[in-house]
Amino acid sequence: MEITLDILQKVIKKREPNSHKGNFGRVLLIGGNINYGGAIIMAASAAVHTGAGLVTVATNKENLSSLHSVVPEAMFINFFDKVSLTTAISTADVVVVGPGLGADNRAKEVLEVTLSNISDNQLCIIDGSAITLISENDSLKELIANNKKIIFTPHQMEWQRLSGIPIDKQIDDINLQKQTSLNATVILKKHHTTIYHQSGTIDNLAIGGPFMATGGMGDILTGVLAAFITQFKESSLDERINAAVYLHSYIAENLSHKYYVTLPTDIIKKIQKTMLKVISEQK
Ligand SMILES: NC(=O)C1=CN([C@@H]2O[C@H](COP(=O)(O)OP(=O)(O)OC[C@H]3O[C@@H](n4cnc5c(N)ncnc54)[C@H](OP(=O)(O)O)[C@@H]3O)[C@@H](O)[C@H]2O)[C@@H](O)CC1
Ligand SMILES: Nc1ncnc2c1ncn2[C@@H]1O[C@H](COP(=O)(O)OP(=O)(O)O)[C@@H](O)[C@H]1O
Ligand SMILES: [Mg+2]
Repeated sequence: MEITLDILQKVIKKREPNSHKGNFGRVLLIGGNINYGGAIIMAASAAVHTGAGLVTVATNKENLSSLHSVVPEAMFINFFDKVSLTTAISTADVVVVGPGLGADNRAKEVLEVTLSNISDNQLCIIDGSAITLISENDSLKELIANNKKIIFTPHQMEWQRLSGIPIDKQIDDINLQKQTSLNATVILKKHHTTIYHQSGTIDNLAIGGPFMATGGMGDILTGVLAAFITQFKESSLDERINAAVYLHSYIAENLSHKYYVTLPTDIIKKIQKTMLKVISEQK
């Protein structure tokens, strides 16, 4: 089904007066090597601006000062420190892994530690380099084979790598077969993104456009997704995913009336206001 604006009204809820940060979720984001620090910083910033209660970033320590100058709300751990990483994983409500992680051997090790320590009931969003690494290593695929709460967020080339389906053959019937065998949700990002939910439902996004084609645009989606998933538990997981995917492109589309390109960081700046507007229109 096509996702429509009313999904935001349905999912985004006014906060209870006596709630605290613990009610809005612990999000752990793992990624950002020395070349791609921006990816994990933007993802973390998006999660914070979308309302995640506690955000921790596991990244290369080279990224620490930049992280704190952009988003001091986020906590830091060195992703090569296995003890800190496994402890952080055990206390997270949602784990995001992959934005800017890179695909070298050390990145693979970080991913191995991550996937080995995610419990089968823990929700994990797998993006970017982590998708590429999993595509290349069956041993990594096996680590998540029993987890029913995996969300992959590939662009079309990443989906080609993971599924073996060439981009020009990526139609619903074929994608669905592969997604079912992965036993995961697949958010196939493209012009008019398609979401193959783990529940079996397929949903489509009819908004967004080429003004979104800037590096980092998918990275921020992971943060928005994580924050929706940890916060709005009155809605089903499918609804929370749809709302996050919709909000990301909805803000971009609104910005596109004024700007030629819509930068990921510009979208982040609009998230809080847009969510408040949704709440203020509720009866
Ligand atoms: N600021 C930062 O730190 C940033 C860090 N980033 C991080 O970098 C890591 C690598 O991610 P990546 O997406 O940049 O590279 P990769 O996985 O090799 O895919 C690109 C290849 O696929 C092809 N392609 C075909 N269809 C496509 C489609 N629909 N959408 C996109 N590509 C498509 C494409 O074709 P071409 O452009 O050559 O025509 C090219 O051959 C990852 O961890 C990510 O998080 C980025 O987010 C950028 C900002
Ligand atoms: N032409 C387009 N139409 C609609 N959405 C687009 C278009 N180009 C890019 N996007 C959106 O931008 C994001 C790009 O994700 P991704 O390729 O993972 O970016 P990055 O890894 O650089 O952060 C996706 O959400 C995708 O749907
Ligand atoms: Mg990406």
